[in-house]
Amino acid sequence: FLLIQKYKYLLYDGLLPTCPWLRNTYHMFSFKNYDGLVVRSATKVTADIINATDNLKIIGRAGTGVDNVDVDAATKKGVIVMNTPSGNTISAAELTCIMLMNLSRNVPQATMSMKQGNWDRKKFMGSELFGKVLGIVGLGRIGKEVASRMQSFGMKTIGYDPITPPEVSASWGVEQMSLEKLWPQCDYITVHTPLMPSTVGLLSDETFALCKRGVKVVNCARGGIIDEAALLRALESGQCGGAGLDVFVEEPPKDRSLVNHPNVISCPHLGASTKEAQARCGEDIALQIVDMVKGKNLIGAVNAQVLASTFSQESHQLIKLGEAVGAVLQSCSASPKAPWSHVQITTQGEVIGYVAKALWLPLVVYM
Ligand SMILES: NC(=O)C1=CN([C@@H]2O[C@H](COP(=O)(O)OP(=O)(O)OC[C@H]3O[C@@H](n4cnc5c(N)ncnc54)[C@H](O)[C@@H]3O)[C@@H](O)[C@H]2O)C=CC1
Ligand SMILES: O=C(O)C(=O)COP(=O)(O)O
Repeated sequence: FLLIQKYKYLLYDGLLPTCPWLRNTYHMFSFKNYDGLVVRSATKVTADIINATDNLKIIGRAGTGVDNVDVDAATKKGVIVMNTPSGNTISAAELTCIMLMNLSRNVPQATMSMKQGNWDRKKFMGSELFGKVLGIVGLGRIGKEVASRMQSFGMKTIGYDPITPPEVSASWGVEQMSLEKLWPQCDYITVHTPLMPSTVGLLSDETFALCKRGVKVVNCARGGIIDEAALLRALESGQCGGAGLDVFVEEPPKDRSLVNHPNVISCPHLGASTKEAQARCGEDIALQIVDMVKGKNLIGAVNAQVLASTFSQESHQLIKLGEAVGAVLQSCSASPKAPWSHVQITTQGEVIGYVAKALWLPLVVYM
């Protein structure tokens, strides 16, 4: 796991996020011999990188979103992709709440104005959060934490999630409903889903049109869940009254139209950038990897349960058995008497089903 150390060095010297060429070249030349790789969100672990490795067994994401990792390519190569699902939940939830508060009271804009020597009280008239409706799209770990914090400000929290059962979210004060019902009710909307095909453009021209005029939106999840071009159009028409953005489709964004819009407040993907979250995620990923290597727990694996079971102690024995049978069959098939007409294997013991599975593959391969 030397790479973890090297990687840390490169991350912290500030070179990686700003120099994609160096980042990719570095990967291609140095990956071959490593067993594990640990990344944050800025590093794209592409199929090319994964396929250029010889020994890679695990890609650890010290954080939540794994959209920067080609999980399918990893699965095909038998590489486990693992995240630290809860290490930065509180930090991301807190930043979301800070965005909501700042959208309601224009603190960043007022601060800029003060620094320019102004004293403009009229321009920055705000509105209370108390009594307003907050729509939370994605009621997982972060969505839940955002809900409880904003309830303490007196907001009514409604939401939508295709997996979290309505009775579960109701137990933490979030009434679930379809998105069609949700959009027109919200004064504020915040998204907390992973980035995947079904969540790209959840807020689009069509859905902004269904919202209350002046709705304010927050995206501390992933760039693209709120369609950026549609958001700009909605801000310009007044359909959207303000946006708090921590994430962008392209990071850093080359097109600054959204960032420069007067009703947009933004951060350079700071949701997980707290001392506490970084310590937790760093520690979590290290412990999770050590546990996996020792054949103990497998926590945070996001790809194929099948892959996960490959690393259990029980599977190790069966894989060894499969290899041994394969070796015997290979030597038989190399003998002058081959090909043989049939093979009879006798097994004994309680785990016949598993053993049969371990024997099946070498038989298919060698017969
Ligand atoms: N800005 C930042 O630094 C950070 C951003 N994130 C982002 O936040 C996302 C959410 O994180 P967690 O809450 O920890 O994940 P989670 O997995 O606990 O929750 C995600 C929820 O989204 C729901 N979901 C999936 N598809 C949906 C859809 N079409 N509509 C509505 N809900 C849908 C899932 O059912 C799940 O309940 C991460 O995937 C990551 O991209 C996470 C941490 C820090
Ligand atoms: O955990 C996540 O999903 C994040 O977006 C945080 O990303 P980071 O680790 O700060 O690059």
